[in-house]
Formats: sequence, structure tokens, C-alpha cells
Amino acid sequence: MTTSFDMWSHLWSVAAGLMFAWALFKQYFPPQLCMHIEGYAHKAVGHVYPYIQIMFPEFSGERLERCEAYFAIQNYLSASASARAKQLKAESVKDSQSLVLSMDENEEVAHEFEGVKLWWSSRLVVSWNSTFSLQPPPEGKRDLKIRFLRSTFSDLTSQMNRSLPSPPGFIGFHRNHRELIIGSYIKHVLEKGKAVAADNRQRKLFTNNSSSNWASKWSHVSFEHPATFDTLAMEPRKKGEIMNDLLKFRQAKQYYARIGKAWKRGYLLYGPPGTGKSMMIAAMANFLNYDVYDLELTTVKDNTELKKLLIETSAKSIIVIEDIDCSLDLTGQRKTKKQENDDEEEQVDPVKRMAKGGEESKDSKVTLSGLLNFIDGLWSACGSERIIVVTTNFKERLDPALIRRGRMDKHIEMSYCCFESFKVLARNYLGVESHPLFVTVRRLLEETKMTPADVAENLMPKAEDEDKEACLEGLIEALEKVKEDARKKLEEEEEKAAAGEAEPEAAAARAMTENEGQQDLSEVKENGIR
Ligand SMILES: Nc1ncnc2c1ncn2[C@@H]1O[C@H](COP(=O)(O)OP(=O)(O)OP(=O)(O)O)[C@@H](O)[C@H]1O
Ligand SMILES: [Mg+2]
Repeated sequence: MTTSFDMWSHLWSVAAGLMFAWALFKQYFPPQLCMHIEGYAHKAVGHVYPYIQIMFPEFSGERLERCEAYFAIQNYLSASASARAKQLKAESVKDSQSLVLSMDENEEVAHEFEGVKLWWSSRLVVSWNSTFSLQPPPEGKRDLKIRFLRSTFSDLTSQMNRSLPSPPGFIGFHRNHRELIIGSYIKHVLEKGKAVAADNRQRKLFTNNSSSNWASKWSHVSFEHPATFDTLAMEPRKKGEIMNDLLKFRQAKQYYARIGKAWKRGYLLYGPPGTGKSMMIAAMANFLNYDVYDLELTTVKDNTELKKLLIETSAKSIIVIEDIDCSLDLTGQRKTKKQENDDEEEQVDPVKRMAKGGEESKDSKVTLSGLLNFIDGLWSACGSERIIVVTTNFKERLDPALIRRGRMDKHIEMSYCCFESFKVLARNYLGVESHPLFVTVRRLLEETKMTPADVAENLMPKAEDEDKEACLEGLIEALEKVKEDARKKLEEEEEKAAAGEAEPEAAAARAMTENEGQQDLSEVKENGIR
């Protein structure tokens, strides 16, 4: 049986032959004549073939940006097609409970809109890349020598015969319905598609791919971090301020447009390890219902790749650069003396170089200026509603240009556990709102420094029979030990300092005595000579 696809393949080869003949014809006849013939040919085709075609590509802007309409249509079809299409694809699973189905490639379904019957079909266009590689494709990805241009949803209106599907890559409809399709129908599809996307939204945690062999710059898993602002131990006033700031940002589309600023906001989270910086990012994402793009700067090849990564991030997302002071040699101060020596040795010793990185050095060439432009340059305005979060343990090590307002609009210090933070942890970990032992804990927290991570660890029951009181006592014990250690350390330092001060004094005294001795000797000598 001849399928519609076979028939169209045949028609395409005929069309290709005609186009070849036409190209030859154009070479030998005057351009005026050719233009006339082309005009008539268009009209003639218009009479016989009354369908208009529109293509919905997956990518727009020289394949740089993902086309929003494509995804809206895909979502719209996933909702309505699953009831009708026979070949479905289980794209993702929402909350590990329900399947989100969508049409498979080369599948067609019928729709009806205001009495007009429509056919939607999705096509997969495969184009071959000329390069050949013996290396296996990366796991879970299709071979990149074959590039997939998923660019097609075709739509045929009621009058179109079912046996005449549109050629791949186009949406086609009868010209009688031009107003209806372009005006109301497409708008309806896009709106519905966006609503379905919001309903089905399974938030994602992205990471940038280290190799250029991946089709997409980012890979993702579903984002399932349970942290919220309720579980984050922090001074309530400060926490409330951050939550208000985030809410204000989310609702400020018009405001940002009015003041002529890209709709983005930078947060710098700084503080010692274990104070909840990463947890805060997860809480932010859950609070705003945003995706998270965890940017690993060391695997980004250069500034151009950094730009491409930025363009491929979606709206409503948080771009995270963790431990930025350790990520790259951005200020020229990051490498230790040993690292510098190692690097020098590698430059001259090819064996060491091979042993470390294989064939070539894969060091990132991202520069500070590239990063500054990524955060607040012209390209940072591509896309909207994005938050950039940078974390560090050492704020003072960062270049002032990186953390200036406009790049890092809000600086948040994540500090050691205070009593208010402890109360949040006690409520979360033990379900205790108040307890007589709280007084002791409060005093000790004021007298010593312990990170929320350590307090949380001490509050966690270590055995089945360990009750709340035992956990609190365990924490008090740990706090007392930290306090005692700190006291001993301080004493040692003071002793050292005293010894350090005493040493120059003693040396000076010794020098003075020696000096005086020499003077006496010379006086004796002088006197003796006299
Ligand atoms: N403020 C906090 N509130 C609640 N839990 C916290 C807090 N800070 C730390 N914790 C606990 O400690 C763990 C480690 O915290 P987190 O990874 O967020 O620290 P960090 O500041 O990012 O540290 P690093 O600088 O080493 O990356 C968390 O998973 C959480 O269990
Ligand atoms: Mg962290």
C-alpha cells in the first residue's frame, strides 16, 4: 500500500527534477521572461493548491534560541493528542505519579476548531552531518553525526483531503481559513499550550555539558530538593526580607521594562561552609517555582561558549555559580604556589601533561571580562525573569566589578547559627517549639560559633531510643566542646603572640649588650694605646 509519505517523497523527486530544469532554463533565457513565467507559475499553483503553509521550527535566531511557539504547540498537542493519537511518547513523569504524553514523530491527529476540522502532524527531519567519528556517542544521546531538526507540526484544514498531508516542515491550511487560523486558532493553541506547560511543569535541575559532542548545551534531571524557606534556619527578619525581594522581582516585569533594565537580579551568598548557601538556592527555586541551571565554569571552554550557555537558559530560572572563588583563575590570585609550579612543569613535560589531561589541555579560557558580560552584558538581556546566584566562602577574594550592584544586586551573608536559627532547626528536626534546655543552648550559641550544618547534625537522633532531650543535651555537649576548643586555641595564640613579641625584645636586649661590650672593649683598647 502506498503511504502518504511515499507519495510525497515521489512528488518531491518530481519537484526536484523540475527545479533543476528551471535552473537550466534561467541560465539561457532573459531574466524578464523568467520573472513573468515565475509570476504565472505562482498563480497557477495557487489555483490548484489552495493551501497556505507555516513552519514552526524548534529553534529560532540562527538556531541559537529555542522557539517558544514550538514548545507551546508541543504542550498543547501533548494534552489533546494523547486522547486521539495512536503513537504516543511518554516525555516525562510529573511528581513521579502521572505520565505526560505527547505525539510521537510522524504521527497525525484530527482536531476541530469553530467547526473547522484540522489535522496536526509532527515530523522528524533528519539531516546528516558530513563528519565521521569512530568514538561512540555519549551515553543516552543520539549520535551527533545525525542532526535532528525537529521542526515540524503540520496542520491541514477540513477541506484538505486526509490523503494529502503537508510536506515535512510546514503547517498548512486552506486559504479560506487564513483569518481564523492565523488570528484566533494559533493564539488559542499558544495560550492553551502555555497553560498546559504551567500545569505539567516538572522543575528541572540543569548542568552544562562538558563536551561539545552533546546536542544541547545543558542536560537536566528533575529538581527535587525539598528545602524551603520554612526549613531554612535564618534570622526571621532577614529571611522575610529575602522572600519579599524575590516576590517583588517576580512581579516586576513592567517595572523593569519602564526603567530600561533587563529583567534579572543577582544574589551573592557568602559565608563559611555549612551555613546554608546551597540550601538557600534550593529554597529560592522552590519558592519561585523556577528551574535551576547549575553552571560549572571550569568545563566552559571559552567566553563564546559561556554566551551560548546563557542563551540556552529559559525564563523563570536561577543560574547558579557555586564557589566562584575556586572556579576559575578569574583574578589571577586563585592558584596556589604549588599549582603554579605544577602548571609550569606540565608546560615543559609532555608526559605529565598527557597523564593529567589526555591529548590536550582542556583548561577553560573563560576570563573575568567574559563572566562579567555573562552576568550583566548586552547578552544577559536575552531572555527574561532570571536570577543569578553566586556563592563563595570568601567574599573579599572576589573582584569588586563582579559583585557590584547591577551584577550582584543583593549581598546576603550566611552566618553561624544564632538562637533564632536554632529554633527553626529544633522545630524541624525534633518538633520542639520550646524546652527548658533552650536557655543553655542560647547562652552557648552567643558565646561560641557553630554552623547550622553542625547544629543540625547534632540535633539528629542517632539511635531509635534517643529522645528530644538527649538530642538537645548532645548539642549542648558539642557546643561546650567547641567553646573549650576555641578557648584553648585563643590561649595558644596569645602565648605565641607573647612569645613573638618577647623574642624581638630579647634579641634587641642581646644586641644592645653585645654592642655595649664592644664599646667597652674599644674604650679599653683606646685607653691602653694612650
Ligand atoms: N541555614 C540552614 N538551615 C537549615 N539547614 C542548614 C542550614 N545551613 C546548613 N544546613 C544543613 O547543612 C547542610 C549543608 O548546607 P549547605 O550545603 O547549604 O552549606 P553551604 O553554605 O552551601 O556550604 P559550602 O560553602 O561548603 O558549599 C544542609 O544540607 C542542611 O542540612
Ligand atoms: Mg554549598
